[in-house]
Amino acid sequence: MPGKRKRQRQYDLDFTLRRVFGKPSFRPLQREVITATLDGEDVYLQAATSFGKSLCYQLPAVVDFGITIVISPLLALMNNQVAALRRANIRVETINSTVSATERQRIIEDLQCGHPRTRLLYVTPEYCELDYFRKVLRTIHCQRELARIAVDEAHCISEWGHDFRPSFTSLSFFKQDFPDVPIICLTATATQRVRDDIINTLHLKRSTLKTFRMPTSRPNLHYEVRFKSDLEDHYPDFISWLKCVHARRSENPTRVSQLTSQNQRVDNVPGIIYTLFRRDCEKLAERLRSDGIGARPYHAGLPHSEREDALSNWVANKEGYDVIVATTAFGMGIDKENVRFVVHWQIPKSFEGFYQEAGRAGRDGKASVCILYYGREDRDMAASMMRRDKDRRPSGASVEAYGKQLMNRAKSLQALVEYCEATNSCRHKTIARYFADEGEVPCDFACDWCKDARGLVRRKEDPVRGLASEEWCSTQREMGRYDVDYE
Ligand SMILES: Nc1ncnc2c1ncn2[C@@H]1O[C@H](COP(=O)(O)OP(=O)(O)OP(=O)(O)O)[C@@H](O)[C@H]1O
Repeated sequence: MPGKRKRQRQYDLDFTLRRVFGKPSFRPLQREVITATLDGEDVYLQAATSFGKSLCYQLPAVVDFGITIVISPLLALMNNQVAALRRANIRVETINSTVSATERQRIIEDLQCGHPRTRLLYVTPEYCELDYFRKVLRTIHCQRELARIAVDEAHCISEWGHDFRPSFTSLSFFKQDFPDVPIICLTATATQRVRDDIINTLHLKRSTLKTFRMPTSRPNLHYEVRFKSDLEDHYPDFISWLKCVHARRSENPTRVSQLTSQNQRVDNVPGIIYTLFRRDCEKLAERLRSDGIGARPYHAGLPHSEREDALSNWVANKEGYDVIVATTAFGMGIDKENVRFVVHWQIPKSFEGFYQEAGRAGRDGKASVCILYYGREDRDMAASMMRRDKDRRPSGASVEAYGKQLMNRAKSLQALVEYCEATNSCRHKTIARYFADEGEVPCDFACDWCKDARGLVRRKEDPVRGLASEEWCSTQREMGRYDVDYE
């Protein structure tokens, strides 16, 4: 077995950062994480959405010799990252269902040739379960070309996580078969329990593991909960908000000339609206289009080509593609820097899901808005969907594991309900508490509570536009009104 890789030479990290990745300087902690990885250490990195976690394995892959295998849970996320790396002229490959057999063959031949040109290979956890691929990995390892393993969105490993994927647990194979190959695992959303699971499942030694934890805080995001009741259609509220945003922009001559000089459209206010149901997703996109907003639906039931078209044109800021109305099929890892708003049309299924999805906003560091429309009827519907999920255990998940996962989801939804109902605390602080962050949590009037706590209470209790009473909801529950189907 090849011995543990130790750093052979000094790398000019700053030069590569500027020259290859086009970034002027490292963000706090990135250099430390990268150095630990290059030193051959196992690394656990937990940091806020948009922190720049990907760079922590991409840069080592470029400066170091050998191949970095990146395990990623989502095709869209993989393709997005691969495209960005190719634009930077980095030799990156992916093997997934969208890659042809001939293409796969070419990639595999390169990987096994003894002096591969590929720097990074993106694969799914399911692909890592195949005997065939494991054999290829053994060959690469024998040739001393297996540089490191990066496990992205590592919370998917844990049954206590909000996005558990059974095939992630089989990644334990890496440390067993290649104990000398360093692993770096990355996530934005892990509670203590999930962290423990990640470390145990991947067989990482606590005594030598380098752990980096940054707060989940995103000070440039303005969090806001807007209340709704069953009888009210909240579309008018949203469209008038969006039209105001458009008007503020176009009536501000400085902003207009700034945008024009940057070759940007003044009426391009990119955003994402998350809905729980596919049917809402298409109807809402259509409604927005009829109001002159370039909106497109995105959900797993649409043809692949239509989803690709929506995603690529939205990323490219093309006219007619300003807003994506999506189900959670569109989430983790989407990296478009100028998303100015993320709206949750109903309460999402988990606290972590909410944080992840809201985290798509403001990745350029500029102020952006995250609005969650909350109604008690939606809360009861989400709970009903969760109860229905009891009978939808995925193949590969044991009864015990699935039970744990459902229990965790119930707790997570409960925490999100408390977040929505609360009128006595800063939203940023509530999020930080959920993830057990330490230290100060900045909020410069960037949430509805800090901005106007009294107004928040007034809106919640408003007899017409506020929340429905618990008595009403309880009667509705008894009548079975919230027994919903997914579609
Ligand atoms: N040092 C840096 N300077 C400037 N921009 C950076 C730097 N590092 C990363 N970025 C940019 O920050 C953005 C977010 O990075 P990345 O997609 O890796 O985030 P992430 O931490 O994986 O977030 P998420 O968990 O939300 O997916 C990217 O557009 C990336 O190019």
